[in-house]
Amino acid sequence: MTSTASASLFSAIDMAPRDPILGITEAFNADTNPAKINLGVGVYYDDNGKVPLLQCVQKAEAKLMEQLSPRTYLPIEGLAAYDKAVQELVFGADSAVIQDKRAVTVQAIGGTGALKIGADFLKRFSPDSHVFISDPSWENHRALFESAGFTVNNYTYYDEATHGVNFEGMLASLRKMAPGSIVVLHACCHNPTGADLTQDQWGQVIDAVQQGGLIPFLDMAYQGFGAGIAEDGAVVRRFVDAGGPLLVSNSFSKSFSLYGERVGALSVVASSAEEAARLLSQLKRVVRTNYSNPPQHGGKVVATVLATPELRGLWEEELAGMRVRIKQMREDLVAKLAKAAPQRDFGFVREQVGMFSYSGLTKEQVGKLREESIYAVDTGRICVAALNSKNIDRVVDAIAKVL
Ligand SMILES: Cc1ncc(COP(=O)(O)O)c(C=O)c1O
Repeated sequence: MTSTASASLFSAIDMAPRDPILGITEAFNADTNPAKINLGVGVYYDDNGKVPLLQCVQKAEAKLMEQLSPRTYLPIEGLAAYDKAVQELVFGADSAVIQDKRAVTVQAIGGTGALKIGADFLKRFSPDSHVFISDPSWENHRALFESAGFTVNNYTYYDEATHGVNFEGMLASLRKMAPGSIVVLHACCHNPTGADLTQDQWGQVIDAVQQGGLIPFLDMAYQGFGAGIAEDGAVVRRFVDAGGPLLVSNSFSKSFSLYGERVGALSVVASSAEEAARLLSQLKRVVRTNYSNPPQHGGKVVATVLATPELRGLWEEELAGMRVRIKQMREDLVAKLAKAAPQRDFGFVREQVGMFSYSGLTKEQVGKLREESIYAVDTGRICVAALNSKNIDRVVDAIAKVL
């Protein structure tokens, strides 16, 4: 190609639309106000406004340093210890799908990478399926599945009037889907609404998925931030018990506070060990043609913590600490808003689960918050896990002011 031809190729390329979440961080970083607060991005900060480095992670890293250099090159088979530890966490160590070798797990580059590997895999073997995501959903769900070549639709989920799930609407949506449709479900801590299904509602969703011949894809990015590690993972086990194909993406970004290491996994449940072996070979192919292997350090840290009883116990404590502190921030936010903005009932924020609150603030109000150097998502999503004892009053005052 001549240089003129390549120049015209590139000169025809438009600016990509701004990522709604990452764009907030860019604007936040550019803000020179020292009192700026970022409630836009989904990151847990401690009471000093810092992303915590968990003790279990520090101890696992120290242990790894005693062994091999983390940069030691291992062959492309990846980290078998990681895949096994994650599988036991996701399905439960005593799960029949592990004993029968019907579940396969591949390390992925964060939860996002797990979704992408799953999407590319499904596109190869179920190319005509439509994908359904909740209305609303994590912004990247649509983009990820569309970039894998799927048509992406919404299913009814959130009811603004009750700040809860429009469950009848959701069931009606599920029942209308064509067999073979792929339905992406948030296993816990729904992002962005913080509205989860009850155990009874999950049972009805599982029935609808089974009866409709749908392909469930559980996205579990916040295991441990809802009711607890086992409690949040219970839904995966219920889907397994119901039988049928199942994909599960999970992420350790939040639960290990390892945002930068990009540690996640994709697990797929097959109907037999022989089928599982075929699926694994295809999953590895998708990984191989994208980036060959995932990076190893984060995976080793997570595998070390999960497989070392002392560190595992420490992780569970530290994760519980984060979960409890977020609950406390919800309580404080509701109590403070009740005083500062009594005209509006924010009691629902207490009932929401996970890191986010769908606050009900309008785009205009979010825009006004930004004039106070407080950054939230245009849809009104705020990250409760970014509040702390030092910034909460400023946030409450600013919300009261914009209402
Ligand atoms: C619902 C949901 N899925 C997946 C992810 C991706 O996780 P990761 O940051 O590990 O790629 C996120 C992260 O924000 C999320 O909220």
